[in-house]
Amino acid sequence: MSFRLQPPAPARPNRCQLFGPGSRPELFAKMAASAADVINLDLEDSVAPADKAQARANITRAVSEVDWGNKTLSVRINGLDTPFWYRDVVDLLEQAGERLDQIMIPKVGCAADVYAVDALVTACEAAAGRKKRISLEVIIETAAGIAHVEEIAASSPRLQAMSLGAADFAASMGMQTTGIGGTQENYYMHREGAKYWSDPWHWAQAAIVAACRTHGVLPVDGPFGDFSDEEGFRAQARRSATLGMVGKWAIHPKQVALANEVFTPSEAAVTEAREILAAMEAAKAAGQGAAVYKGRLVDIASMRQAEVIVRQADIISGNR
Ligand SMILES: CCC(=O)SCCNC(=O)CCNC(=O)[C@H](O)C(C)(C)COP(=O)(O)OP(=O)(O)OC[C@H]1O[C@@H](n2cnc3c(N)ncnc32)[C@H](O)[C@@H]1OP(=O)(O)O
Ligand SMILES: O=CC(=O)O
Ligand SMILES: [Mg+2]
Repeated sequence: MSFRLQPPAPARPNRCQLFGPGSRPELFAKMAASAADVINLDLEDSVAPADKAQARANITRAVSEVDWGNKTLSVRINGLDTPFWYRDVVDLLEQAGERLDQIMIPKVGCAADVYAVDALVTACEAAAGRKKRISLEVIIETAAGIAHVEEIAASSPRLQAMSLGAADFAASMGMQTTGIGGTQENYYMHREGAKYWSDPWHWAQAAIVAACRTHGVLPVDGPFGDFSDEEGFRAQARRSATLGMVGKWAIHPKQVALANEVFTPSEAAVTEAREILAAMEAAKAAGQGAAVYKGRLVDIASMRQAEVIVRQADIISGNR
């Protein structure tokens, strides 16, 4: 390990973030009753400009009127290039109740974007005498965002999570697709008459995971637009989980169970992780740093790998 230690990400479940437009208040109670760990009430791209003020009022009211249980309650504000974002922050912090946990900043392009929101949140919190410190989450969904991903991950002690927003990311990068996440028809290798599809989101996800893990932030996979394609969602989510992401957005209630399934370590994985830890404890007691488990090498690095799975399972079961 470097002299600079890797800080742990917040110990809270974040397997699924369920989104709903702030302009559809009839969905709020359904979102609250879902099995998502995080709720994102949206003021940004799912709300038409003419509906922004009403959506803000709907959300402000719903923060205290709806029973959100033990979910993380987040509101996505509008981007810093719009005339809406400061009013989103001010109204939320002055008028919404203490139940609000988090604000999501879309289209973050540099650390200063987070600084600006942090400064406004800090001033509003103090002026309104709010007791709970609001946390922040960001979406990496522009060329600038991915180019500055590490400084963004390091930008504020309030920052808890960072998502990849595949739709805006594709647009900003000039990618030739209207698909939101998942397999892209034209992104393949060709060999001897056969096509082998590759993953155009992989490099951005890996950059986000590395930046997040360096600075103790939760890395999250964003939307998968085709909510009728369950296997496509599962495959995308499994790749994200394998890369180190902790969860994925749901843009339709159908996707919540799928995300929870993929981002909850299976019983078999947890049992194996605990057995590796036990095998290594036995090896250490015998003065050895390496052992054989099910015919394969395990050593002290294997303990760290196993601890990732056990920690994730403990966070989800509420043991941490
Ligand atoms: C892509 C870039 C991004 O920024 S993604 C994040 C922003 N987008 C969003 O927030 C969109 C979220 N999703 C939605 O608005 C809706 O789910 C869309 C996709 C429009 C579909 O709505 P609708 O036609 O009503 O769906 P449906 O008839 O299949 O609904 C079945 C039952 O589920 C409900 N439902 C619908 N959406 C939600 C939701 N987000 N959260 C909770 N519940 C939801 C519907 O009301 C319907 O319920 P019921 O069975 O009638 O009781
Ligand atoms: O905001 C999300 C996206 O995919 O764009
Ligand atoms: Mg977006």
